[in-house]
Amino acid sequence: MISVRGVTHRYGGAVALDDVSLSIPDGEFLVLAGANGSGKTTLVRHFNGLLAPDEGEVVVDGTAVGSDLVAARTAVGMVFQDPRDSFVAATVGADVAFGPENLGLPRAEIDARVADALEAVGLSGREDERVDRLSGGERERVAIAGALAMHPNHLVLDEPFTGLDEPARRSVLSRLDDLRAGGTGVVVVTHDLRDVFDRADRLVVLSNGRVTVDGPPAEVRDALADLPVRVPD
Ligand SMILES: Nc1ncnc2c1ncn2[C@@H]1O[C@H](COP(=O)(O)OP(=O)(O)OP(=O)(O)O)[C@@H](O)[C@H]1O
Repeated sequence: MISVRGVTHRYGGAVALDDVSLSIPDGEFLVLAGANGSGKTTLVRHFNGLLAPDEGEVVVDGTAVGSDLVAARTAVGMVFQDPRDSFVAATVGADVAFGPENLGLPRAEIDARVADALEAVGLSGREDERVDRLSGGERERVAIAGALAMHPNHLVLDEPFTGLDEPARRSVLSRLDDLRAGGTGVVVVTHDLRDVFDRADRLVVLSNGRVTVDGPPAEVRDALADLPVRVPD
């Protein structure tokens, strides 16, 4: 469970999150939407301590994020929109293996996780390719594979589908379905609800740093009419 309790975040004097409270149970598929600048990225960055709140707290699986950053970063896998800066190794396989290696797992387990994660994003057998030779969409898939290989309890993807072609998107979505069925909480930040509207358990919309919509997608559909999000027909 990710528990956001009365979180306010300011950049200088500007309030980006205004007293946000939200609980995300294990195994829930939550879509976080909202206009540019509404606070989505700021909010998810609190889930694993990349940002600290000015007020309030975030508790992950019973532990306050601020009190144990390692626990939060192990529990919450995070993939950002432009993963260019997040690669730590030259090759695809080494990059995806980096996180599991830091967990101190046996080599066979690491190799199995890397192979499984690459398969999930449609990059099987491409371990030895250089990350800097990949296309933007392929890099995004490597970043997603890196998060999957950590087997986090919660997986957060910030605009994960922008650079992906249709087969890759299908493949990632199907893996997200499997993860959710296995009890992993999935949070997808996106403007484009077409792929996720029917599979989400819950849709949360932020406006000016506050939660303005929160409920099952079918029930809150009408509230989306005036928002800059793409809803399926
Ligand atoms: N590092 C920063 N320094 C100052 N202001 C920031 C910083 N990051 C974000 N902001 C501001 O905080 C507000 C919320 O930004 P945030 O990136 O969380 O929104 P978002 O909903 O994720 O937007 P987008 O859909 O464009 O990614 C915006 O007004 C933004 O300009």
